[in-house]
Amino acid sequence: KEKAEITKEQQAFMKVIVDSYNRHQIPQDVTKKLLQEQYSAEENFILLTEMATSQVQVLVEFTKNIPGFLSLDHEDQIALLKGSAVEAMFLRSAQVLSTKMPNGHTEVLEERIRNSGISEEFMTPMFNFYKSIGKLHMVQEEQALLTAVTILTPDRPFVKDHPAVERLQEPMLEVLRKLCALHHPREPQYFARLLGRLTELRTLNHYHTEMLTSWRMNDQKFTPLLCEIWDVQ
Ligand SMILES: O=C(NC1CCCCC1)[C@H]([C@@H]1CCCCO1)n1c(-c2ccc(Cl)cc2)nc2cc(F)c(Cl)cc21
Repeated sequence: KEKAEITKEQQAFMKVIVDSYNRHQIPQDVTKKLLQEQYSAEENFILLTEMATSQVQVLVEFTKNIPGFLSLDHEDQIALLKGSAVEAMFLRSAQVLSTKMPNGHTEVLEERIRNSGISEEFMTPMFNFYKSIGKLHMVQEEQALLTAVTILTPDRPFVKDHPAVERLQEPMLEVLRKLCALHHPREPQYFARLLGRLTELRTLNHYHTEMLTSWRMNDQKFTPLLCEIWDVQ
């Protein structure tokens, strides 16, 4: 009989991560702004770079609160952040889009993003991912833990001490597995489907540089932080 119930220490561990995740919510003003009007490709690009820049800063704070992260080798800490920032951005974007909104708002939001300046060819993979995240109806704890699991992916480029990262990711996966069983009792495969989304997320990594450089506008400007995190300029 697998240990189904969440232990006291796992509950404390999860609370640290979920509280930190909730403290670091991106201001929902990106949805408010997008629902107001259809911006031009230039304005949308600026909105994206502003949101993405603040999200990276938020991601660093969130990551520092992951138990054990700060005791990793410092260069590995950077490699994990650099390797997961784009995925965390798409994951966060997907979670924002799958948030319950008043009737019709999600459709308007989707329309605004489809017309935001992104090249047509990237719409399908991006919205397929957004749809597949939406269908999971993740609870907040699952969202927070999935983000932490994404950051603690041992096989990012330039990570030297894989086992040390695995040792941090494993307890995270164990709690996530129990959470899935708890919140989705009638879907025994839910945990596996959730992890499958991380594979889909990696494919978006490949597209993101082209998505940015092919934005329907000339000479896109990036903040120094985004030049660091995104392979642009
Ligand atoms: O600002 C965005 N996302 C932030 C990033 C930090 C975390 C919070 C959400 C972008 C912008 C908004 C202006 C139009 C273009 O998309 N965005 C993307 C997206 C991200 C990467 C690329 Cl390359 C293209 C589009 N998908 C989104 C889905 C959504 F539901 C919402 Cl609200 C916004 C979304």
